[in-house]
Order: sequence, then structure tokens, then C-alpha cells
Amino acid sequence: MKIALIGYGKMGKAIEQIAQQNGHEVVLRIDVNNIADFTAENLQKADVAIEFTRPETAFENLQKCLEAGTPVVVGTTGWLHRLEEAKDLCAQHQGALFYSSNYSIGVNVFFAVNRFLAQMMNGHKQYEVRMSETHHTQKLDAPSGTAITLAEGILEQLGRKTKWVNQSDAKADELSILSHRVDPAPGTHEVYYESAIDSIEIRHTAHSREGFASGAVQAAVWLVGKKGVFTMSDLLGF
Ligand SMILES: NC(=O)C1=CN([C@@H]2O[C@H](COP(=O)(O)OP(=O)(O)OC[C@H]3O[C@@H](n4cnc5c(N)ncnc54)[C@H](OP(=O)(O)O)[C@@H]3O)[C@@H](O)[C@H]2O)C=CC1
Ligand SMILES: O=C(O)C1=N[C@H](C(=O)O)C[C@H](O)C1
Repeated sequence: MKIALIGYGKMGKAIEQIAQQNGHEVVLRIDVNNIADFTAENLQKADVAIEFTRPETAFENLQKCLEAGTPVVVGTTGWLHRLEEAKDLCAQHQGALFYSSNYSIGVNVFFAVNRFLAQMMNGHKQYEVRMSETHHTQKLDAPSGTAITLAEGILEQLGRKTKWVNQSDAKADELSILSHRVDPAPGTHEVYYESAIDSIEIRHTAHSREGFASGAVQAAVWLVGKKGVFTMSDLLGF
């Protein structure tokens, strides 16, 4: 499979390594220093594009891929407020778009466990819930996209929480997410339930970027030949 990498930073490089190990060819690498090469003609040389850049450029980048007719896997976080626009654009171009706040298989299992735990805790008001996420100091967005997905999973199930806040000082109906930035930290997410008599904590710790990169390559292989908007639950079936 021929891959175009949009964003050649930490994730772009990790994806290149995994893609090549799996017999794929990287035919285009776009970063800020060669943005002039980010053309429809060049994109059309690839079977699929994988986009890991910055929150403020992700939408424009996926738009360029859809306009070129190249299926695109988006890993960048912090742009999902424009998801409905992206879905419309994808339909308009009869294209293929895959997005996820986290491509790691382990995190997607963790998402399912988190929703199940929140569902069980809905009837047990003695438990207060809070979250934390820890990432490297170069991370631009807070809370992480993964933490937002976890929080959304809790809010869907737990009637006593109505919104998340990115601070420790939360009202009774708010879910607190604390963000920590330390090096090195590829990504750790924790959900805590605490009552006067006991505590339950669930945690996912990424030991490297390999899980994110390998999941993104899997998503790219899966996406080729499909039309529509997909995410990891479509690929994994849970
Ligand atoms: N979904 C997932 O599983 C994961 C998502 N992420 C997300 O992916 C994104 C990137 O992470 P990471 O690789 O660590 O970040 P990096 O900063 O290491 O890499 C991003 C690269 O994209 C470049 N870039 C910026 N704007 C553009 C543009 N318009 N076109 C092409 N390239 C551009 C940056 O250049 P410059 O630095 O000069 O701006 C940089 O080299 C983040 O949003 C992060 O949260 C990360 C890991 C896993
Ligand atoms: O920026 C990162 O590094 C990561 N970003 C994603 C996020 O915001 O959740 C995924 C992972 O945690 C690493």
C-alpha cells in the first residue's frame, strides 16, 4: 500500500517505521518545510493519507485529502468540534475518512471498560468520579483527545455528571479531568471512583508511540476501498 504522511513529526516518523516494517511504501511526507508539495496531484499517488499534525490544521488537511479523492486517516486531536462539517464534506466528495482520538488497541479496550464501569456506577451515587491524563511537555492540547473520549463515555452513562471540566475544582455535576505534563510520557489515562469505604481505579499506560502508530496503519489498510466516515469501533467491532 502507498501511504502519504501528512505531518512528519513524532507520530509521522513512528508511523513510517511501522508501515515500512509491514511492507508498505511511504510515497509522500508533508511537513511545514515542504507544504508546497501538499497538492492533489501528489496525494493521488498514494492509496491512503495518514494525518498527524496540529489541532488547528487538521480540518484543512483532511479537506485537501477528500478533495483529492484520497482516503484519509486522521490522528490529530483537538479538531472534533468540526466533525459534522467533516462528515458533510466526506459525503459531498463520496470519500473515506477515519478518525480516532487514540489508535491504540489497548486504549480502545479501555474505552469499552470505562463505559461499562460508568454504566454500573450510575446507580451508586456514593462514588465520586474524576479523571487524570499525563503526557509529554510538547503536547499542545489539554485535556488530551483520549481523555475527552473517556469523559464522553462517562457522561453518556452517569446521570449525575453533565459536563467535564479541565480543573480539580469541579461542581457536583461536573467531571474533573486533571492534565499533567512531564517528560517522558507517551500517554497515561486514569479514571478514579472513590467512596468513603473503597476506591476503584482503572488506568491505561502507553509505553511508547508504537501502539498509536500500528493502530493508525491498521486503520489505513482497513479504510482503502471503503466510502464513508469510520472510527475504531467500526474496525474493532466494539
Ligand atoms: N490519535 C492518536 O492515536 C494519537 C494522536 N496524536 C495527536 O497527533 C497530533 C500530532 O502529534 P505528534 O506527531 O506527537 O506531534 P509533532 O508536533 O511531533 O508532529 C506534528 C508535525 O506536523 C507538522 N505540521 C504542522 N502543521 C502542518 C501542516 N499544516 N501540514 C503538515 N504538517 C504540519 C509539525 O510541524 P511544526 O512542529 O513545525 O508545527 C510537526 O512536524 C497531535 O494532535 C496529537 O495529540 C498523537 C499520538 C497518538
Ligand atoms: O499528543 C500525544 O502524544 C497523544 N495524543 C493523543 C491524545 O490527545 O489523546 C493520544 C495519545 O494519548 C498521545
